[in-house]
Amino acid sequence: MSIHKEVRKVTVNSILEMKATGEKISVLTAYDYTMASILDAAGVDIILVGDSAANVMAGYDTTLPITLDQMIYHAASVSRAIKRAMLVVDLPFGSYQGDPYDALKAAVRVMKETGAHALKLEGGIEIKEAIKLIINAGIPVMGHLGLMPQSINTYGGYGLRATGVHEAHKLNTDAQLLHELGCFAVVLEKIPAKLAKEVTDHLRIPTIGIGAGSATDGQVLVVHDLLGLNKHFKPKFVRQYLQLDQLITSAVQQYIADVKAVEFPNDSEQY
Ligand SMILES: Nc1nc(=O)c2c([nH]1)NC[C@@H]1CN(c3ccc(C(=O)N[C@@H](CCC(=O)O)C(=O)O)cc3)CN21
Ligand SMILES: CC(C)C(=O)C(=O)O
Ligand SMILES: [Mg+2]
Repeated sequence: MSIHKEVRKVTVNSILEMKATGEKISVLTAYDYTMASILDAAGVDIILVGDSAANVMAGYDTTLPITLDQMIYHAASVSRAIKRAMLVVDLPFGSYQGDPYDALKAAVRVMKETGAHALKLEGGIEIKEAIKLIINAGIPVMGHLGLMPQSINTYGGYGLRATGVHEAHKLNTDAQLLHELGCFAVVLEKIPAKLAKEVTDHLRIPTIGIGAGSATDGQVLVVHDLLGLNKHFKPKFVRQYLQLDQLITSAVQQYIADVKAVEFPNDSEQY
């Protein structure tokens, strides 16, 4: 039962149910109202307001600079578009790695000011207390392990993660911990497919992969990568379903030509 609004279709329970029934979970990013409307109507299960907005929306090299206020602006915009999908929002770098009570404050702000349904935090044991407090406050949490872009300076690059036995063991342990803490899902980014399958098989909560092979319970991509709008890099885990940059370029060039030739606007396009 819900007041005012139609009941949302995709919930934490339905995401957990999807793992049980073997239906794969589709996740895409969105940062604005217009794109989110299209993705929601197309039927994507989860819309993630990723801190990749720092790259895709703002042109930064890393995800580190985006602020909590900026994430809230993007998330509130996306939230206004959503009718069916579950809305997950990344907590940005610096908002949850220190005092767990500061993390809780940041989490509560996002929930109050955006209409998010859940939050995503990067890390395992290091952020255990923050995750505990946030989950205890009634906020569903999605974990994120493997390549964690907010820790890029620890590694110095976006290479494959968890290739050694020690790193693989830590990832397994962290995934189990996230499950025990009550996370409802966990993103596995850029790790060997074999390890991702192992983690997925041993976990009751769903895994969402990006560059983690086909055995995970779902897949996530940055929507601009899928549409062919990101010209900066194309890791092999990205499938470009469209060359939208080319369509935009030809439309814009046609517009420019029409303006120059005084063919826009025509008689029916003026008052
Ligand atoms: N547009 C976009 N797509 C993403 O998937 C994404 C973002 N932005 N921003 C945040 C993080 C960063 N991510 C990344 C970034 C680069 C690679 C990557 O594989 N880059 C190189 C290889 C780098 C290396 O081996 O050191 C490539 O092959 O292009 C992977 C994930 C994933 N996330
Ligand atoms: C790539 C996904 C998992 C993400 O965290 C983001 O878009 O910020
Ligand atoms: Mg992110």
